[in-house]
Amino acid sequence: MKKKLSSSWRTRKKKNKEKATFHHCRRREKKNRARTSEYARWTSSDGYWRGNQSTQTVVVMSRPLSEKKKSRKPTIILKDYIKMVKICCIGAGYVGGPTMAVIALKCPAIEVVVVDISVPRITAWNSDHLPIYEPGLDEVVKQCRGKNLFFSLEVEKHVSEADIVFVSVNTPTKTQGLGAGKAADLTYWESSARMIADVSKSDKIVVEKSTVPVKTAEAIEKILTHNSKGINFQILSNPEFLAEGTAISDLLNPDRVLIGGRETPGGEKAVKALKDVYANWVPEERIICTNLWSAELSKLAANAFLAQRISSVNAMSALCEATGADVTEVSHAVGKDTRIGPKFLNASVGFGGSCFQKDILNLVYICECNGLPEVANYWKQVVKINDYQKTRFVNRVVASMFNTVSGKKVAILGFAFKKDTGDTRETPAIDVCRGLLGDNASLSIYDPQVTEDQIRRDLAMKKFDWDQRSHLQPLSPTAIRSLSVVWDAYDAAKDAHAVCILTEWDEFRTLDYQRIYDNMQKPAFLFDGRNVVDAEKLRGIGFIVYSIGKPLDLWLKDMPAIA
Ligand SMILES: NC(=O)c1ccc[n+]([C@@H]2O[C@H](COP(=O)([O-])OP(=O)(O)OC[C@H]3O[C@@H](n4cnc5c(N)ncnc54)[C@H](O)[C@@H]3O)[C@@H](O)[C@H]2O)c1
Repeated sequence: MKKKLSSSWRTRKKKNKEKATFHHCRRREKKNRARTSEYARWTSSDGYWRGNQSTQTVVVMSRPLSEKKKSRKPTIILKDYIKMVKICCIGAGYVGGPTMAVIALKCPAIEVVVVDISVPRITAWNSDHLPIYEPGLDEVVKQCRGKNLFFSLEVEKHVSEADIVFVSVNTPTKTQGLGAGKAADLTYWESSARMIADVSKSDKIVVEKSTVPVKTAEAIEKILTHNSKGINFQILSNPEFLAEGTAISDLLNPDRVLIGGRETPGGEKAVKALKDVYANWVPEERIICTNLWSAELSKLAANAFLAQRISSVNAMSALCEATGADVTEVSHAVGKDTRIGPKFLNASVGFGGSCFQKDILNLVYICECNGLPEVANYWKQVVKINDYQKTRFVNRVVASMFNTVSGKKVAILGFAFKKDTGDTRETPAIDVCRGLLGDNASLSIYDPQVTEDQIRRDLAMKKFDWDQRSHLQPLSPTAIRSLSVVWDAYDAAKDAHAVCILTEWDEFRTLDYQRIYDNMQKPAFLFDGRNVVDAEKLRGIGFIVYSIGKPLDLWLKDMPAIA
């Protein structure tokens, strides 16, 4: 009995001990977890929270540590526990500035520094007058600048400190040498890669943000690894699909984010790290991960498809004018087919912008280099139709006005390549204005976002020079005397023989066209290169109106323009 009691007592004692040990362990484990996460929050020499356990990729800038808390630091090696992220973007342009501003906005835990060699650009990014106009950009920059978003000229310093380096420098079309007029000029990209290799002291993920020819990552990898001092570089392709004019909403709510990487453990880890950044605001199903070459080629393909759609509808617009069909009705009918869809089917004077032509020419060159001349010719035609459309527009203007515009004032409304941007790179307005100046017209130009200096530079520049550094571009030329730039559409149209609408700015839809008509020479012509005006209403006022791809005015029918 004694023995029995004693054994049950011992069993209970053992069980209690086990229970106590269990609870003790649970308490200790809990305490450790608390200490660990606290440590995660307080760590680092400057006393800022730099960790986020869940993603292991985030840097948080929050409250400084109190001295008391600092002294309670547990002795855990945090290096393996939390991966700190600092992003640096080389190139503070139309892509680098807005994309990094949105990353900073959506990831307050990440420090983002945008660097550039251009003093005026960085100065402007740090001022109240940002270097680019983009709806919503001011607000985003104001919210983050000085907190976790910085603009700096100290390129090397910030690159060397970064974990992820985005490269968003310009990749213009080559102007001379092998592939001139077609191939992408990777001078700026190569020099960035060499600099990254030179200044790096720690492992980095290098992200291609610029649009580059397929297989560029391989070349960049060679530059980086040849120069490395045991440093591990992972190259990712993460092309940007934003459209100027809607960049902020595109970035906040992208159709997709594309990340290409090497199919190696290191490459997959790098892809995951970048995916984690975007996952802060982009739904996972919209983040597409591919191999490097697919990502690089997808960007060129996407731009080629978009431009091809514009050239298709523009080609159709010429046929509409010849047959009496209305391109808007045709586009509507065609776009109702769900396999085709309604977007990007507006006829116009032509596409512009820094990307479409450049990227298609680049694609053409790649096809030629890969022995695919038929494929190259197919895509080349997209650019040819675009050139044809601009020439056709100029010819229509000149032919309608008794086959000469010599000495006649022509008002140009809109110079930017599309509305809601001040960007004039490859804008169709350049070719149209040059064509009219070539026929000795006197131009009066108004655009709400483009400066006189920019317009004069653009009209004096050689083809493809616009994407080169400013010292290679002509200084603000005064040579074009028959040109004035004004700050008002009414001023531009005063005493003019004709008005040409070349950008679809919303304000051009609601101008007082009666007032414009009253102050113009007669007959008063209006050539709508963007189909923004109500042609019937204007005809009622007395204008002779030409709208792209629409049934022609009787006047215009009698004056056929041959492109
Ligand atoms: N603009 C667009 O809508 C758009 C959209 C998608 C992709 N892209 C692609 O993104 C890339 C950048 O385009 P962008 O429009 O922003 O060009 P951008 O000319 O506006 O900006 C490029 C910037 O890079 C800077 N730069 C050049 N070399 C440098 C160097 N070594 N160090 C630091 N800074 C340097 C230039 O000074 C310039 O400010 C291009 O490849 C373009 O094709 C552009």
